[in-house]
Amino acid sequence: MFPDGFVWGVSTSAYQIEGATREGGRGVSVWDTFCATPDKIRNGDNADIACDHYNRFPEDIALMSELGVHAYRFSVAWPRIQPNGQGPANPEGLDFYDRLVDALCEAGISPVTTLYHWDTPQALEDAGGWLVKDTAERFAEYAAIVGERLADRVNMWIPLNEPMVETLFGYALGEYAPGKALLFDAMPAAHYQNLAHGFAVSALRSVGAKAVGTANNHSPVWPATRSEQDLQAAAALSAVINWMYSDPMVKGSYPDEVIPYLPAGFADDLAKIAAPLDFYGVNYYEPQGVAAPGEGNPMPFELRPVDGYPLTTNDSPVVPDGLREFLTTLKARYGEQLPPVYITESGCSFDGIQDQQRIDYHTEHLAALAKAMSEGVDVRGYFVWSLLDNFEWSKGYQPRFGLVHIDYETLARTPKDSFHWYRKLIGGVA
Ligand SMILES: O=C(O)[C@H](O)[C@@H](O)[C@H](O)[C@H](O)CO
Repeated sequence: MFPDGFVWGVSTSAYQIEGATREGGRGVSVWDTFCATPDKIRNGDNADIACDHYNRFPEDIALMSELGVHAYRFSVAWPRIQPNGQGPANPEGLDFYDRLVDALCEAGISPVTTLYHWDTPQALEDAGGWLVKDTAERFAEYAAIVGERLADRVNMWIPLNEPMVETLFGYALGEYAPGKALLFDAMPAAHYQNLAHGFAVSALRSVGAKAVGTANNHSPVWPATRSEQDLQAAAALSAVINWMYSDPMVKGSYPDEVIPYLPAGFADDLAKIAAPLDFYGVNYYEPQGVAAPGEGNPMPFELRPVDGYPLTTNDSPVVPDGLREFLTTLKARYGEQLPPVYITESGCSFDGIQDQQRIDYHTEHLAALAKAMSEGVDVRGYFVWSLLDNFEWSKGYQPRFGLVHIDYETLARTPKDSFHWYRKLIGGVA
């Protein structure tokens, strides 16, 4: 089903697995602050310990060796490198990722590095965070520091993970750190993250990065009916959750629907954002339902559930064909401008070590992926979210996305049935 050279990987992120939040000179991030704020995280959980990957990464690399993955996507914690988001690097922070990357290379696992997965240094957030251009400039410096140190061994770089989620949940709705509920006044955060992406692509190239791409989360948008109003709502929502990030990164322009909300002078930044990419990373989980806004709703759309599909324990509908639908839509929108694609994340939350539902999820999504490839979409790899159960942001530790079970009391790691299924698949015996 998949060509030779197809990359099989797993993904994680720093704040969700590392723990050791007060070790190694790490500074405070917006998520440390958010977790310490009452009623923000289910069960009052926090990631001070998480999977303690910071101290146990050799064990996790041994699990990845057993799994036989070709690549491991992890993120670097900005507050470990620059505790206040600017100035000289924290040597202990750089040393940690140096040791992690060396151990991956020794194990024959290709390092895929995300520079930012939502853990903004609190000091930068206090200065405006992604609502101000200065943060994009600080990000360029941070990218150069990390790139300088690791570019000789890291094969694929991803400046930002899912700027859409950071904008929507962090700045528009306030459900994620930094917890701002600005609705459409959050749009500058989208633009300045896009600009930070462009700056980082150039900074990484200047230190010899081998390949640079994205990890944008995308959802096909399904209107409740074919009425003109619902179709308009669908176009507006898709502009906000999909095209507002891919359009400027791939073709250097913004969809018309969002232009009224962008900061003055945004057009001057478009060429920097559209720095050429080596790959386009897609994080896919589920489609998004939508309808025209009801009476008194100022938004140009109203979110609707996608009914009629099995649900995960995270209340996500399982819709494998949504992946094929979105990839063929992406190809149709950008044609030859679309770089080779990687699925940089896809996964599901189910309980237990006997996790047949997770095996079914990935089996069906891979079938949909193969179909999209047979329809002409150039896909080069698939990264399972996630290697380990981990801290699922405002939902704490309840949702379990891992191929490996974590006992949060003892931190014991236990491969699930899906781990052994994936190992066989990669080994060509599934
Ligand atoms: O896609 C995301 O939201 C993030 O990249 C991950 O950090 C999540 O944990 C995962 O997707 C499960 O929801």
